[in-house]
Amino acid sequence: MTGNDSLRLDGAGDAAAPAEANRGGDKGLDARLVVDRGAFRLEAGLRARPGEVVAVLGPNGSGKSTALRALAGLESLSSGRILLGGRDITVAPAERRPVGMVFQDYLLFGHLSALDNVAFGPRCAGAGRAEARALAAELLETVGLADHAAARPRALSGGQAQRVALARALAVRPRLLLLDEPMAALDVHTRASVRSWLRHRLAALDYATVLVTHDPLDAMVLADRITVLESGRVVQEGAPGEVAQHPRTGYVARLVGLNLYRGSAQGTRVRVPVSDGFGAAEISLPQRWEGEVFVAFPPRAVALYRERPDGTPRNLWRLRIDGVERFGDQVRVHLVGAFPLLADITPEALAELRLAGGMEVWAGVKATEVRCYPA
Ligand SMILES: Nc1ncnc2c1ncn2[C@@H]1O[C@H](COP(=O)(O)OP(=O)(O)OP(=O)(O)O)[C@@H](O)[C@H]1O
Repeated sequence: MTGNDSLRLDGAGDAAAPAEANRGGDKGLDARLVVDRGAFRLEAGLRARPGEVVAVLGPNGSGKSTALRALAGLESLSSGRILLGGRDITVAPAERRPVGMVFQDYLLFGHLSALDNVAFGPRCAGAGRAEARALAAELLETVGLADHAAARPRALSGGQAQRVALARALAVRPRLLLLDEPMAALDVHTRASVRSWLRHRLAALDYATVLVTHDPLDAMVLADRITVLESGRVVQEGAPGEVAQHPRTGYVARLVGLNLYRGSAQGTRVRVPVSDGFGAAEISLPQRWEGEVFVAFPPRAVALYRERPDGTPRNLWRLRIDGVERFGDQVRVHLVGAFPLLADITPEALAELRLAGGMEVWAGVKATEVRCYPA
């Protein structure tokens, strides 16, 4: 995530959340994917209704591309099955699947015009030349590139080429659209405009869409639901707002910019096992809880002090500065010790406190800033 991207944590997509039982349904995607790649195993369920955009997020090597390739038929399943539109396509070859793909390495044909790139799929599927080109022209118009039909890919900007790639994916009349980092190659400005364009397009489509991304902002803006993969398994699933509010792993918490800990609550105190495995640190809560819980608070709620402050906030820990980075108009301080902690402070505060890597500081958080939910 770049420092300038801020996340919307307002429950975007909640309103559209479908009934759990209906997800996938007869027309959408309902897949259970088990893929073995050497020592790595992907074992994940993925479902998407027509018109729904599901974003798959996860750290490097978590199996996102493997999942997409399996859905596309470019990777075979060790077990599981893929139902699409009520049809079992588990063993169907890639070219027989009603699946459109926009992959990073799935480039446009350089020797064909934008129009012929888009017409290529329908031609392969048996459409006549005139019919395929008419459909391609219509789709180029849909993606706002009617004027560029004759252009070769090298004459297009990155954003335009992405839109041609999308038109080409749509030309096969897919029931499932697979987008692998569709905006990764774009600069920040093009990215913002393609993201907004894509959001409107995807909302109007009747295909199930699975989008793989590293960028939480893309996921938050584009997706109705988010599936998070870690080490080949689904660790969290839900509407973007729900995932952002209630992260269930450290990766998800960092993704949405939260400090997150798991511990055991007793009254207004949570005991969190410390990093060295011995003992526990304590976090104070604004209300009483019992049992296993997640505790979360945003980095901006953390105040840093060189000396132990008077009028102590109820949560105060002695931690060491591990690193400092620019984060939007704030500075993000990474702290380590009993547990890892992120603090966002102003550049002025950084200068005033004369903070530097390796230094020990006091980190305080008001109990009222701490959110708690069952584990
Ligand atoms: N051809 C291969 N043979 C064996 N293992 C592979 C092969 N390709 C990928 N892997 C392994 O499969 C795992 C999942 O890779 P995959 O590319 O699906 O992850 P990803 O989440 O898409 O990662 P990234 O974000 O880096 O693109 C990784 O651990 C990787 O090392």
